[in-house]
Amino acid sequence: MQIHGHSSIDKKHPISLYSSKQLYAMEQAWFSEGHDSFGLMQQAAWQMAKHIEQLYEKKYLNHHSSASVNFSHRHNHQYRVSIWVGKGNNGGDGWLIAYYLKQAGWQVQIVTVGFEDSDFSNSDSDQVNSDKSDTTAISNSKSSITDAQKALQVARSANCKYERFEDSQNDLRSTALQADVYIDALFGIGLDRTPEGIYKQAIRAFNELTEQNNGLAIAVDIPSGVVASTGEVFDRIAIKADATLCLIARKFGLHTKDGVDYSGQVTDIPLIPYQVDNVAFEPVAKLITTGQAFSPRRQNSYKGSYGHVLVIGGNRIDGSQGMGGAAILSASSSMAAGAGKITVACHEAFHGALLTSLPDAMTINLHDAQGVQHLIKAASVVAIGMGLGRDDKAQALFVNYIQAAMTAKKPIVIDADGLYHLASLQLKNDKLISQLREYSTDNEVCLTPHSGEAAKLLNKKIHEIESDRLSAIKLCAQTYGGNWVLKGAGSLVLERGLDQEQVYVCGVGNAGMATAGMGDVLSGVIAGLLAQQDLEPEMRSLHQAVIIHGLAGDILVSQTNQYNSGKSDRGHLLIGQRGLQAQDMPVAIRHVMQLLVDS
Ligand SMILES: NC(=O)C1=CN([C@@H]2O[C@H](COP(=O)(O)OP(=O)(O)OC[C@H]3O[C@@H](n4cnc5c(N)ncnc54)[C@H](OP(=O)(O)O)[C@@H]3O)[C@@H](O)[C@H]2O)[C@@H](O)CC1
Ligand SMILES: Nc1ncnc2c1ncn2[C@@H]1O[C@H](COP(=O)(O)OP(=O)(O)O)[C@@H](O)[C@H]1O
Ligand SMILES: [K+]
Repeated sequence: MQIHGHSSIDKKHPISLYSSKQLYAMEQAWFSEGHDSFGLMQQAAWQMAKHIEQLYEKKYLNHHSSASVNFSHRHNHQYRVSIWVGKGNNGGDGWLIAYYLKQAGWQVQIVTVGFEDSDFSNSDSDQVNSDKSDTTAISNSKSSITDAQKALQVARSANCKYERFEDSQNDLRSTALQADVYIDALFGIGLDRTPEGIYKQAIRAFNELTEQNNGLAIAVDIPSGVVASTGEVFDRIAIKADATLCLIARKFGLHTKDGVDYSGQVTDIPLIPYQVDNVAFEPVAKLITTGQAFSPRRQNSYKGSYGHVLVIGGNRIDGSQGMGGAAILSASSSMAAGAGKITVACHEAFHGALLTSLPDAMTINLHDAQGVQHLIKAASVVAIGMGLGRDDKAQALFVNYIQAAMTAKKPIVIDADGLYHLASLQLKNDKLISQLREYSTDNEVCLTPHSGEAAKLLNKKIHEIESDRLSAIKLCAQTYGGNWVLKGAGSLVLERGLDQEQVYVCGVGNAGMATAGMGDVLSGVIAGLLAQQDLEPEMRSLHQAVIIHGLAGDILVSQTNQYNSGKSDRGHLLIGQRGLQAQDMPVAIRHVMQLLVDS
């Protein structure tokens, strides 16, 4: 089984993710122990130069099947690299990479962005002996110049060629800019606003050149334009990297929101042993790409051993077409995730459709308050909100059923219209909000908004949520209690433990999942896992459900998967990202459940 090229389910441990503030603090802690900052920059650049060579060779080998072709290539062709540097320390890394690659025999061209003539005249020979290619002399210089300026001197001392982007921008096709590899050292973790003017032009030109020349784009530390702490890209202005060489520790922004689209393959270059047990360096989140292995079922068990999910949704408000599908998708996904029994409380108009597609389900009329309350007592989990409707009648049902679920002490999953009602109850200062928050301290409550729903819940604009998803999910948890998923590319999951909370970033899933009903599927997986009390808490957790959902989506769209036993079978066409439907998911969810037992 292959998922996105990985053999079987990827068993990598969670990867700790950090904010730029933490990265700066780690560096400072290291320097305060007496370590030299320019020495660190040299180390970083030397290691990056090695990785750049490897990445180049890997790309070349991928294009040619025979190793001997590569051998002759290496001897007949001088590798060409174009290194784009900004004025900060990220640019400093770039100047030193130029130095090391030149030493290794590469043809090096540096493009400076935002530099004045005076930036070059300052690096004169009074301060260091720049006649020789001597990094030690420069690094030992007692002058007050910055590390980035020292790096510039090192590269100049080795006669690395450079030109100002400002001078070359009208001639982007000039041979000087034709390269095999393009290095982005414009901005690193210091970027904090929209790149404008010359910076914006340079980022655009870099992307155009790499595309025109089929070059390999490699970002130093983080693609310029991506905000390290949030993953935000302002106005879509960022370097589109094939690979990112991430220094010191993994940045949160590489794995959520826009960062996912811009970073390419990320390689860590740890450099310094930061203290993970120091509270200041507690990761802001953990990147997860795989789930916990499931234990096999006991042979001596029956359907009751695996719980009863009650899905409440699928309403038809007078005069509307209704949303029966939401409840159906949620229910079938619960069963695919292994729930023993399922009842759907939906509008009677949908009972026929439900039973046609899911004869395993039991049904009850959503508006039969007494009957539904009775079922709430009998259920193991209540999942509410998917297609429930937003009118006052639906809100009354929501309040009524949530109260009943809390009285019966059931785990509750709230999605879609349920979240809409919560938001409006919060605006009215309704007591249900504080009751639910209180309830969630001892009982499982999972809430699953996308950014639009989170904006309603927090009474903010969507762009405010999107610009800092981490703060948004934390504020949701503070306001309403419970465990949360903030859905989207690199979904965030916040789980509250006894005395701390843990945030995860989901590293699986794909844009094919941006279709109607995928959220309903997720609510079903969450409820289906919670129902199975034979499982350890970690196996029933919210992050486990989010991973299963993402892996199922990846299996369906992966071009390399062996979902159909690896055989080319015209009866089983592969599904791509465009056209993936929520109804395709249950079969893949079952498959992931099985893979997790096997792994
Ligand atoms: N410390 C060390 O020894 C090591 C550091 N390392 C490397 O340093 C990198 C961090 O370096 P950095 O702090 O100098 O920030 P960097 O990202 O280069 O930005 C420079 C300046 O740009 C500016 N600016 C921001 N946004 C802007 C915009 N939109 N448009 C225009 N200008 C904008 C802003 O300055 P401002 O204009 O606000 O004064 C900012 O300060 C890190 O990613 C890693 O690569 C490694 O070598 C390991 C050792
Ligand atoms: N680009 C993407 N990458 C990864 N996952 C995605 C992407 N787009 C959507 N998803 C996932 O698909 C689901 C969509 O949920 P939602 O927006 O609530 O859909 P709906 O309301 O139509 O059911 C979420 O779990 C989300 O994280
Ligand atoms: K960069």
